[in-house]
Amino acid sequence: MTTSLPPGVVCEGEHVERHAGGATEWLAFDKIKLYTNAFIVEEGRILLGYKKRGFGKDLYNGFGGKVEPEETPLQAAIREMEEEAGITAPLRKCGTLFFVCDGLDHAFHIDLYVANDYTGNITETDEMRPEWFAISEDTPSAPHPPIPYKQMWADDVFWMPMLLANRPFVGRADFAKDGTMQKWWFAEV
Ligand SMILES: COc1nc(N)nc2c1ncn2[C@H]1C[C@H](O)[C@@H](COP(=O)(O)OP(=O)(O)OP(=O)(O)O)O1
Repeated sequence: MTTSLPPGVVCEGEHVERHAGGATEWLAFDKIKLYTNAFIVEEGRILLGYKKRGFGKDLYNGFGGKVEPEETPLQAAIREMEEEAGITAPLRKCGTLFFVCDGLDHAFHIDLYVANDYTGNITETDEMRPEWFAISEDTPSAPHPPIPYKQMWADDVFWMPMLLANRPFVGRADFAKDGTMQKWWFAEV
């Protein structure tokens, strides 16, 4: 089903809504900051990082952060992967997400990236502890545990299957001050 895009969501192609729910109104936002989030997917497994400090502490996520003024989002994604996991990866864009968190002074526009290989040694940093997870319980990639959705942002379970299926996606989620997701919308492009 093609529906109108939520405020803040940018999508140039046709889109097909996959998941939507929650409160009736989207939260208002003034300022938008650009971020990246990147994943390595290979041989039935995905590399996530356990965030040790800052925003999203104690959750697993991809590797990423703010896009600096002199950078393109792709340059920022490659830099953050090197800084947070110690590896260099041929990242390609796979999705775009928009988040509004009640009480924060900015909304997040996040470009998502994925790569199927990398060079370097995966290294724990002050910010992130990288860990491999099995993509599906049917995938013979023991000894990795399954993707820990209960220890991830609540939006991830909606778009991660599209990332893993190589299907481009867009979406938006709004979060209350206590961190609960209160409204969401995700589509395949
Ligand atoms: C609110 O919902 C979110 N869901 C998901 N899955 N990911 C999110 C959400 N909000 C933010 N993110 C991502 C975007 C970035 O990849 C990180 C946050 O980046 P961080 O605050 O660590 O940015 P840095 O530039 O590294 O910051 P410092 O240099 O200040 O450490 O989370």
